[in-house]
Amino acid sequence: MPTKKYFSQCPEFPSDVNVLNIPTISFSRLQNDAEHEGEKLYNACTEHGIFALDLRDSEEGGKLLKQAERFFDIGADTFDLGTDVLDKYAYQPPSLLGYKATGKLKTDDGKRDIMEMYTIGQDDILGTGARRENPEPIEACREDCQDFFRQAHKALCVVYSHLDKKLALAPNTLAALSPLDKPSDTSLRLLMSRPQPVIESDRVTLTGHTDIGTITMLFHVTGGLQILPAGCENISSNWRYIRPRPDCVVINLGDTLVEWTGGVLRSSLHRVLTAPGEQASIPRQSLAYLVRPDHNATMRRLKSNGVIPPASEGEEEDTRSVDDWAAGRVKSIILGEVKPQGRGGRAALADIPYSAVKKTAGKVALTLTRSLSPCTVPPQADNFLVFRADGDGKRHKTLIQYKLILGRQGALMHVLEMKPTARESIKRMSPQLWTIGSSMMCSKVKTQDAQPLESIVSWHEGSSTFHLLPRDESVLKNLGEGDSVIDRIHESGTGSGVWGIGDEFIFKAKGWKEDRQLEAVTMNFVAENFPSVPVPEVLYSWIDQALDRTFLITKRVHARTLNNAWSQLSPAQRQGIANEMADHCFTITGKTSSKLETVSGRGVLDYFLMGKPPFSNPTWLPMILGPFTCAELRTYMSKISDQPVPQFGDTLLFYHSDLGPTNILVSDDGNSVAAIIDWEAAAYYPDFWVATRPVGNPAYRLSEPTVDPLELYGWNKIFSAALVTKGFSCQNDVFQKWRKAVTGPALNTPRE
Ligand SMILES: O=C(O)CCC(=O)C(=O)O
Ligand SMILES: [Fe+2]
Repeated sequence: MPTKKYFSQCPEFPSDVNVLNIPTISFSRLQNDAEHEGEKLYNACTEHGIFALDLRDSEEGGKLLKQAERFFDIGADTFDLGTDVLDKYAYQPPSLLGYKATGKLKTDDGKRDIMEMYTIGQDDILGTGARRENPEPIEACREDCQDFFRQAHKALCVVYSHLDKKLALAPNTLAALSPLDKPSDTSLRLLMSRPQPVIESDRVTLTGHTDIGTITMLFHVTGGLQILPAGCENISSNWRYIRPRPDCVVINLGDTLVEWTGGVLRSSLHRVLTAPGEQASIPRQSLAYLVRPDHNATMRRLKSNGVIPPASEGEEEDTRSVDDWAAGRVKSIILGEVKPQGRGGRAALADIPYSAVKKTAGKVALTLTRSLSPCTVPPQADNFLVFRADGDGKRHKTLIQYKLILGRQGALMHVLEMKPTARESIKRMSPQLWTIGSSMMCSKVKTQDAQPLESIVSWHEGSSTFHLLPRDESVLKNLGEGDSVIDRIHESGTGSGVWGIGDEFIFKAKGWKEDRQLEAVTMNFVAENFPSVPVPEVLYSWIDQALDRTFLITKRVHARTLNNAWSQLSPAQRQGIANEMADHCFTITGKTSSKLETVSGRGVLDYFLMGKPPFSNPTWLPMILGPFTCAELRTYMSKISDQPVPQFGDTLLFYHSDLGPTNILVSDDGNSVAAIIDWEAAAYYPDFWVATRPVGNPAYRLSEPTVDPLELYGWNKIFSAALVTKGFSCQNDVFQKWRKAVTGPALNTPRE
């Protein structure tokens, strides 16, 4: 973006449009090799793929700005020649060199572009390729053109050297891939979009795209450039303007750099809209220096010392020449085969900083900035748990569930976490006040005091009364951040959290989606139909639409989990619990259905009966299966595995299906089941599943440190045996063979 002089000729960029503040990197500091600036540059390249390079305080930077200004004038003179003259220099696709009139390119909204372009080839100007004939205003300034290419290249070499360092590449790697003295498709593009007779502020003048080459320098004065921030869905409301700033140039990384770095660096999806506000009434000019690599370069990943992940096993290296690759990309863009999207980088879909990522024999090792130890995960298995320090880094160790999204070439693209995490859903704001998700709060008052009118539910505890109330910002105003740790009694990864507010009620937060069963409805169904089955009483439950999660308040059962009690129970007591649990299972299978479904007719949550879920279903929002008739379930199960499906009858049985030792509470004397909790997966399941599911399933494993390591599967064994004694068939061998051969990702449909 040129100097202030050019900005003074243009109406102000409006203050009421959505802008994205991209990082600003100081060119002079980069020139002085400032370590911190290099770090900022690298972060901008991995997280955004776009940044502003501030050219002030640098002699070289100042020169470049002046030359760019010169090209705004050359551009104005060139486009003033008019279409008739310029069409003589028309571009010959797929090359973009020469003149492109408006309307030649489709825009995202199905209309046509309104951007004139004149693209000058570096080979033409520097003599590394055939000379071309250009319109007079350009021909008259060949020397200026040469100066510009040289100066721009020189400036980018400063950027390249910092990137070489950060990517652990040999010195001069990136500069040598785009040298000035070798032929390439590098070009300087003059762009012009004239004010429209009828101004449509949301008209796309240049369609959304990522640049194909390595790096682009973009000078603009008038607004209109927009980017889709990393991780955002490509819908109109998500796009953000980049505000042009004097003395700065926008640097945009292209897809070649993404490929070369195996997705470590990012390219940003950008487009141009009618200039905002009053700026729409003047012609919009911009200048893009688009760097492409030397024709001899290939798309092979660059060899770095640990930063760029090598292609994973079985993954084919792209060894095409840069030209073949670019031609292929242009073709697929024309054919509409690629969805325009930003690519690579550690796009912050949720802001999970990680400081290092390394791929070793089939695993991804990454160090999350706030994690307590590095973790290693298989690149395909997307969900994993990691210990992380909470808040101040000391107080609390928490287990967070992450999901890795790997790119086409196996590079790490995103690390996701539910946002805000379920474990932050409830916060103590003061000893008398809690916020519950985005819409509710809970207050504790003295019973004799006046009761709030808007109380949704309330309960007494000693001389106090607790009220669940709609959230009221005026009460929360000066209370600060709140504390989600203090009352939390359990969390299962990122996916859910459980808090005790007061002594008698438990609050549970859990991820939710439209098609999900509400656990409260299932629990009420059990309480109504099977009074002998101990299920905690539901006080209240709601869906927090803004956060996509559910809240459930239940009466607290004061008892230990079977997991905690296990080592103090005698073998006879353990057997007694297994028998009683088998009895309860037998009781609830009294309710049946002809379908695999929940009690409300929705799909069921059982990871072990379905194909590997797609990336879009992390564990905190798992994929649901069905509803399926028995025949559909059989078809589905035989589609996702080539091994025989276990036998099952046409009547499906109501079953809890998650009866691990942390979901069973035992009485203080150890002789009976005090409560069965966590009913979210309870639904109608095939009969073989009742006794088969507990065998060897890790969710049924004991985890108390005091449990003898040889006995970790003790509960699995006695519980499945007790179910077999009750008459349920166990088909573990058939099931395990079927399960091992399951493929994915699976569609939730029996047909394909
Ligand atoms: O004119 C602009 O601001 C953007 C131009 C651009 O993205 C391009 O030429 O690739
Ligand atoms: Fe572009």
